Amino acid sequence: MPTADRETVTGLPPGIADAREELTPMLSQYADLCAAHEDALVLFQVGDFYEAFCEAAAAVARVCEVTLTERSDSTGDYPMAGIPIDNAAPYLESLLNAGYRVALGDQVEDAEQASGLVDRAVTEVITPGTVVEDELLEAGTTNYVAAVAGGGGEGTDGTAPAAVGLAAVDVSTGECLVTSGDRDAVAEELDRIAPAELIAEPDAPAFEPSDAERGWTTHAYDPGAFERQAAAERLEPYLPAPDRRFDGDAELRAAGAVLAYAEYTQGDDGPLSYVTRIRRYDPRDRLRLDAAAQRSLELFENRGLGASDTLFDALDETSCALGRRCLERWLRRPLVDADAIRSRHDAVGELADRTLVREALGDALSAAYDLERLVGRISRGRADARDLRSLHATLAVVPELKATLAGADGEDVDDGSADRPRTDHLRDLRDRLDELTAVRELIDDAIAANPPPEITEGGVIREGFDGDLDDLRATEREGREWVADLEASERERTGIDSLSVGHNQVHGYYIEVTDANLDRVPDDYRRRQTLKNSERYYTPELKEREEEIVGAAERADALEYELFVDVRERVASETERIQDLADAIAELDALRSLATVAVEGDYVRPEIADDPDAGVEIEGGRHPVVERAEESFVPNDADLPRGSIAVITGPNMSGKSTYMRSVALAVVLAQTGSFVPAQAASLPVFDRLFTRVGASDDIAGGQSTFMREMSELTEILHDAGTDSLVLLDEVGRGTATTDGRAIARAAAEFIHDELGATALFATHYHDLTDLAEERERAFNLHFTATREDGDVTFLHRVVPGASSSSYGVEVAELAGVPAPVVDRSRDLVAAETGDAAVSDAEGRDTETDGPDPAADGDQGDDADASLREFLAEGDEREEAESADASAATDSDPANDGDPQTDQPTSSATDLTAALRDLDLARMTPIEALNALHDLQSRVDDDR
Ligand SMILES: Nc1ncnc2c1ncn2[C@@H]1O[C@H](COP(=O)(O)OP(=O)(O)OP(=O)(O)O)[C@@H](O)[C@H]1O
Repeated sequence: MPTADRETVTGLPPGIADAREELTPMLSQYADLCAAHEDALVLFQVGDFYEAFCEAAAAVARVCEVTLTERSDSTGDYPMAGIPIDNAAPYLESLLNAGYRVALGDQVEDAEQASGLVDRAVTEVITPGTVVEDELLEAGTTNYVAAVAGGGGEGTDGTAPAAVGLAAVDVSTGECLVTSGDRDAVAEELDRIAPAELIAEPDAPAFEPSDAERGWTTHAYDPGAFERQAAAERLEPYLPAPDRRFDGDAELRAAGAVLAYAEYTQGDDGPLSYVTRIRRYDPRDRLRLDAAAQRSLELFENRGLGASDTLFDALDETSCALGRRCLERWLRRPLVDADAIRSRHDAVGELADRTLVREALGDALSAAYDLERLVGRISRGRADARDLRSLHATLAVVPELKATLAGADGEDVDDGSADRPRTDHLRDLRDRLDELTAVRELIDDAIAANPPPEITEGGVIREGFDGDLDDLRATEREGREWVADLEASERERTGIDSLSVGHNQVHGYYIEVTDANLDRVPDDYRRRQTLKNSERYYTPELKEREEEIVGAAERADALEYELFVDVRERVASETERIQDLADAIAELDALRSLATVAVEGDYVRPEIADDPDAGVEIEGGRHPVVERAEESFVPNDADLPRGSIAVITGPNMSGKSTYMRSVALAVVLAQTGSFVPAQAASLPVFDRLFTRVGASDDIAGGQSTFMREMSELTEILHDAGTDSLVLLDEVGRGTATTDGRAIARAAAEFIHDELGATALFATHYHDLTDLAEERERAFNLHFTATREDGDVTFLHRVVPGASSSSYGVEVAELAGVPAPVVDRSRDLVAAETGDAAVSDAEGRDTETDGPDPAADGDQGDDADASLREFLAEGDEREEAESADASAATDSDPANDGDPQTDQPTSSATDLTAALRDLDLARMTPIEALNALHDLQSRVDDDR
């Protein structure tokens, strides 16, 4: 929201308002523009600078770090600060970053032609969400302004709150999205769209960015634009009968308002002709990933590692900005339609197989410019000749793309089947690659190959395009040639060897003769200028030729401009076709990128299961980002029946979070259309993915971390269902152990019993592992580590069953906690372990994978308890320890007394009972081996 400080300098600066009656005409013009743009900072063109005055000048000077000067006229002195128009971008960026909207008050009439004061008007209001200048936009990204409308009525007389409408437009490309939902769904969509700017109806619910670092600027905007009638009228030129196109009033009002705002920022010149497709969608048509999931899965941002260590980065092998933007859109909105997912997989598979095709496409695509932004500029009438050439260069790639796709019909398929049919997906894409031959030829015929950046100074139209222009240029050229020859012919005529012919802006062409030769000057020379040692002359013929040259050049420049504008408009009339082509190129590049990653990263095509009850089955799965940093990444399997909950235990740093994320990322990747980093995978289609990552893994500032953790948990418990995948990483960690453990347990039970979601739950609360015995679809997984000579080695391998050690002190040591603290921790643990031993003597079973439920509450943290057990037993391997635990506790009825006194018996019945009671499904191989050993020794003892 604008700060109070900013509000004082938008609109009319007080210093100007106070002097309004006596201002000069120019400052009065400035005051009018300011008054008409109350919410913007007006920059006023004066020659080559944009200036601001009084308080606005002070703000510009401060934000842009430019000098505050003063303008003095007959009416007084006014502080003034200016930025150069030629290099305005970095200053504008600073103003946008400081939260301003900037109105550009440009001179709209040629200063030389103006009689009196030059006319000025606001040609553009630059705002964070509506900038179109390439210099202010990141390449290959989207930049949306969003509007929200509706959502009133919350909580009144039990009625459900009205739906909230959300519309977003990328003014640089013309993409427009509209949707609606309840407050939470819209908040989630906003996080997904991540607009740069949000405009809201005064009584719409407040939406704050959930992540301060990538938040948007919220601006107020004319409430009238949100009214139904006004919005419907605004939408009329964009799509006929808007009333019937949207789901409810809120969508229509949001769409109308966002377009009104977009038009306002583009100089209020009427509808934006390149907004040709307003796409209404239902958030339920895509895998819903809220901001927490996007953040904790590090899809687009990574706080821990380098900023580029994100899933997007791992997938981005695109060759052009169009592809990059498309890939980002896909990843923000993975699909939920199994056929659509398979269709993308088909295309990725085909491109992965056809190496030569894939590489040739990559080469060709790297010559493609950002058509979406180009067409935006062309339609807005802002494109220069270079932009048209860029469009031409991109169109020139299209026949090559088509030929590459068409020509290599299966011939380099690795499996050797030469007649392998092309996938429908790529065939459709190829058909959508519109060559736009007429547009390409028009640009090629009309626009010079290397045009200058200015479109008013000639040189942009190619010779041969227009006869009149060629005549004018010929006249100009002949005139110049005549002048070029003049020096030689006049030297010969006059015999003055030092005579020269020159040109300057003020006097035009002249013949210069030094004072020593003045006596030889012919009679037809007319004096033009006297210099220190020479005289300058012209002749009537030279003057005539000059007028001819200048006249022809001026008319040629003007004609070129007219021709250029005409060509640009003709190209603009094909906006929709160019946008369709842009979509096809973008998709092709995104698919090619996914195929490249699949091949280079050794990904596999996931099978998308049709069975509604199918679960997740991954063989040798890897984390796509972590594996890039870890030299020896350990692949792991995942077998999660639908509706099951896997409780994952194991030491700190053993790989629990990485494992859970690998599973979730495989789902995201598969539904995006990508292959997955695994040896084999079969996945269902999920419709929502929830994550709750432990408090200190995820500190975003502001809210209390525990509060944040709990509100995310609340959302999961409210909204997750049988088609959701839920990741819970150390839920409850942010509060006292007893409370945290209780919350974790209750949440896990609820997810299993009531929601039926498929869930992965990593925890250090070992009593949660009891869930596996109490609930049908719950099971335990754990990560192992070894400890030798005091060094802990993490195996990063997931195995069935529960773990009993956390290795907290070891991890602290590894992290560099000073030795005295580590030693003291060990002492404290050892002391407590002694207590635990006393408990053992009292007959409590401390060697189970989970603690005795009866001991709950008086035992403290179970994670600590298991650590104590571990340390008390010295440097034995953890597997041995847990195998002992199983052997000692495997609910053998004969075993339920004191382990010391309860010696093995040898009777065949006892041995059979002990054998039967071994829970093989939950034992690690080493546990099983140890149990076998134990049984054997009982037989031996009996001999
Ligand atoms: N499968 C794997 N192969 C190789 N290295 C791995 C693997 N999994 C994790 N790691 C490495 O171990 C580190 C710790 O992993 P992770 O954060 O998943 O552990 P954790 O068990 O969740 O720890 P904590 O309980 O402390 O949160 C990772 O940063 C990664 O470098």
